[in-house]
Order: sequence, then C-alpha cells, then structure tokens
Amino acid sequence: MPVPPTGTAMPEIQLKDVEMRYPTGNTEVLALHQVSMDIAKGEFVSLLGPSGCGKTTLLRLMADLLEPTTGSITVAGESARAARLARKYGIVFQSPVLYDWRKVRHNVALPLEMMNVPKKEREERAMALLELVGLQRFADKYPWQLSGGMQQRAAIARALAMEPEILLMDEPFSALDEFSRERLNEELLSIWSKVQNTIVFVTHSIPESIFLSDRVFVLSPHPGRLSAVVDIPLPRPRTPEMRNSPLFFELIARIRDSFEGV
Ligand SMILES: Nc1ncnc2c1ncn2[C@@H]1O[C@H](COP(=O)(O)OP(=O)(O)OP(=O)(O)O)[C@@H](O)[C@H]1O
Repeated sequence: MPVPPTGTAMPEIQLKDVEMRYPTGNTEVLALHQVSMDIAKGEFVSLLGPSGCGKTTLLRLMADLLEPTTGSITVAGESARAARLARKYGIVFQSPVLYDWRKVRHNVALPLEMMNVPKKEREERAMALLELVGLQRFADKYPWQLSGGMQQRAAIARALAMEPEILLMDEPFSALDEFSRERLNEELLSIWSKVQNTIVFVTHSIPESIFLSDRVFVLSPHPGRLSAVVDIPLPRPRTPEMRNSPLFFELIARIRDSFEGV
C-alpha cells in the first residue's frame, strides 16, 4: 500500500517554487508558474489538466530532461540529475517508441543490453517482465504484429527493466480506445501492486486520474500552475465497478470544479 505523505518522512520527489520559461525568439512562454509539490515514496499520483497547462514540461523537469528556470527539484533529497544518473527513472511516452526490427523480448531487454547485463540474465529478466505485463506469448513477435495496447504494455515492461524507483508516464494510453484504456488502467494497477514503485502519470482524463491515483494534482493553463491537489479515497485494490460508484462521480465533480480559468 502506498504511504501517504506525512509531515516528517522525506518526500520521494519534491518541487519547490518551480518556474519554467521557454525562450521563443524575442519573447518567452511562461509554461509553469510557482509549482510546489511533494510526492511520497510508493505513491501513485496523476498530473491532470487541459492541453498546454504544462503537464509534459513538469514530467520532463522531474526526469531531468529539462532544467527549471528557477526553483528546485529533489529526489529522495538529491538532485534530479543525480537521480537520473543513478537510473532511478523509467519513462513511458505517449507513443510506445519500440524498434520494429527487434522482437518484443529484444525491445524489452534493450536497456539491459545497454548496461552490459549478460545475455542469459537479460533474456530471463525480459521474459519475467513480459510475464508481468501479460505478454509472454508475444515475446517472439515484432512490435508491428501487436495491438496499440500490447505495444504500450511492452513499453511499460521495457521502462521497468532497470527496476526504476520512479516510473514517469506521459499520457501512455491516450491514443487507445476507451475500452482498451480502461483495461490497461486495471493492468497498470496490477503491475504497480507487484513492483511497488512511485508513479507519476500524466493525463487529461479526469476518470483515468481518479481510477489510478492516490492523489491528483490539478493543473490549470495560462500560465501553467497547480490549482488543486485532490485526495482519492477509493479503497485498493480498485475494481471496474468503482467507476460507477457515487464517490467516483463526486470526485469527478470536485476535480472539475477545481480548474481555474479554463
Ligand atoms: N520547447 C518549447 N518551446 C516553447 N514553448 C514550449 C515548448 N514546450 C512547451 N511549450 C509551451 O509550454 C506550455 C506547456 O506545454 P506542455 O507541453 O508542457 O503542456 P501539456 O499540458 O503537456 O500539453 P498537452 O496536453 O497538449 O501535451 C504550452 O504553452 C506550450 O506551448
């Protein structure tokens, strides 16, 4: 079970007064304004908001793929750079970015190959990861032979290959139909219950953020800012029926009301 943030435990990810401005010609875009947040170890949080509110920017800042203009980001008390160099992050992007000429198991084993993990060990680990995401029967297929949802599961398996402490997911299921997306949400929670890492999940879907998360960080645009943090008190394990519960609908309304100036 994820540990809720307490006053004393060191946050896994901490942002303090983060401001992000992108230079554009003579002017600049204020993408994020004064964002502060704490995420606890083992927590599942979503960054939710409409297009342009800075969700991807925030995720890239956490991953040390961007540097904030001002403010600080720490991971277990160290810099985001140190966390990246220590390979604490696994990242799943909106499109699965698999190599079509490599079999699925060789795609999953790629990060292990890059780290010079011996062949036998990396093949065993790749097969265990494929079992974790329910793709063991497709290990010898090529990505183009899989459905979009299966490709994204393979991308998740690959992101988990280095056993990252933190999994950063940028709208991983937004290209899928609603049925596949809901099933993948359930599968992701089942994977997370076994892996027990910290997940930061970007989405613009209110129901998806509620179903998955312990807490939802609501972002509003122009400029991108944190407008609310909503606790999701649905019990775990989450079940598909919970999507029809009065509490679920109440949370949808609460989150909708929390957007500012959209
Ligand atoms: N490289 C860049 N250069 C200039 N402006 C940028 C750059 N990247 C993002 N922006 C701007 O920063 C703001 C936040 O963008 P970001 O992609 O983080 O939002 P988002 O919430 O992830 O949007 P979406 O849901 O459409 O992906 C937007 O106004 C965007 O146009």
